Amino acid sequence: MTNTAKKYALKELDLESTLGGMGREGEREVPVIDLTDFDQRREEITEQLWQAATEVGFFQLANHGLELALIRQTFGLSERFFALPEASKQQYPLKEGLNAGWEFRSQVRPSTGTADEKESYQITLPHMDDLWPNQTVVPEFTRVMLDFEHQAWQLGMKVLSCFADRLGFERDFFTRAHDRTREDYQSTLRLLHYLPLPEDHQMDPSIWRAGAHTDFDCLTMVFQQEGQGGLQVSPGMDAEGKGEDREWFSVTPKEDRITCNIGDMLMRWSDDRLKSTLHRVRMPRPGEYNGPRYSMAFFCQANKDEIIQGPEKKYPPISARDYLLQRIQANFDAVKARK
Ligand SMILES: O=C(O)CCC(=O)C(=O)O
Ligand SMILES: [Fe+2]
Repeated sequence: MTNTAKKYALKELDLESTLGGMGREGEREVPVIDLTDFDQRREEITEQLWQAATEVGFFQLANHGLELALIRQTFGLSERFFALPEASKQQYPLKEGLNAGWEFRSQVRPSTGTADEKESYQITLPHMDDLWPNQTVVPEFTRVMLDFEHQAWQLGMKVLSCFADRLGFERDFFTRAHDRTREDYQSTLRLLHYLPLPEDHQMDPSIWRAGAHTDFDCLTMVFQQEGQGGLQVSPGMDAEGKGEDREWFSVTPKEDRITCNIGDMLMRWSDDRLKSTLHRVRMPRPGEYNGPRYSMAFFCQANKDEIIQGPEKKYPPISARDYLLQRIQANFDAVKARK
């Protein structure tokens, strides 16, 4: 890794490791972008996406064209998967560094130093060979997940095509960079199950369902269920307000909306114009719904061999492979440094 690259990676993490505290809670709405008549309204939608992504880094898609029935069916299968006995889920262990397979309470964030209170199952197409539960274990699982992954990808590419237009790239630039048919494809569908809490649980300020973080990818699309809140956002990576001064606002889940955010990879690819934004999932407080929380996230992450460089060449070119390795390593070092 070059020194510049190292400094860049650590700059993000230095900040992140000061962000484990509660901060202050504020009221703010996430911009909602209506994709109705996308082809006819492309220019107007592009403008709205650009504004949301440059100012907040978070937005919700309405009338996005993904069938509610499919989203519900996918959630149902996710619940069935997580309801399997532990010994059964252990047959699909997470492949280190490949974002494929099942993990339980293993993701430690630099912001908290503690493991997220969750389990997840990740689908990254080229690495799934021995990781699918078969027809008798969870009927229809593979077929539906593949269909959902494909449709989520298509929608993600539609959104990214608007950013490509505004950045001065060819319209299909990001679609080519996230080619699903290639061996170096590394976009991921992640099924998430945040663990339910016991009735008498005590609030521990160091424990989070997902500790504060930014995503590593280009664009994340999160599907949530109504009544299962907890996602909070804090725009302005470089803003004053570190630690306890920082302001966080909650995103209210709506089943027909997809909550999207920009990740670090697209921030770099846009010479920092599109903002990768801090977010976290907080624990329910006493008196709030404390049952399980299910969500699904699709991470549009450019194929490993793609070269990331913005139109203004603010940063040196780097392959998506090296960029991610560097982020993962820096995360690892930051967690170790906390110990
Ligand atoms: O579950 C959610 O609402 C957000 C998940 C998330 O931020 C992530 O997995 O990166
Ligand atoms: Fe995230």
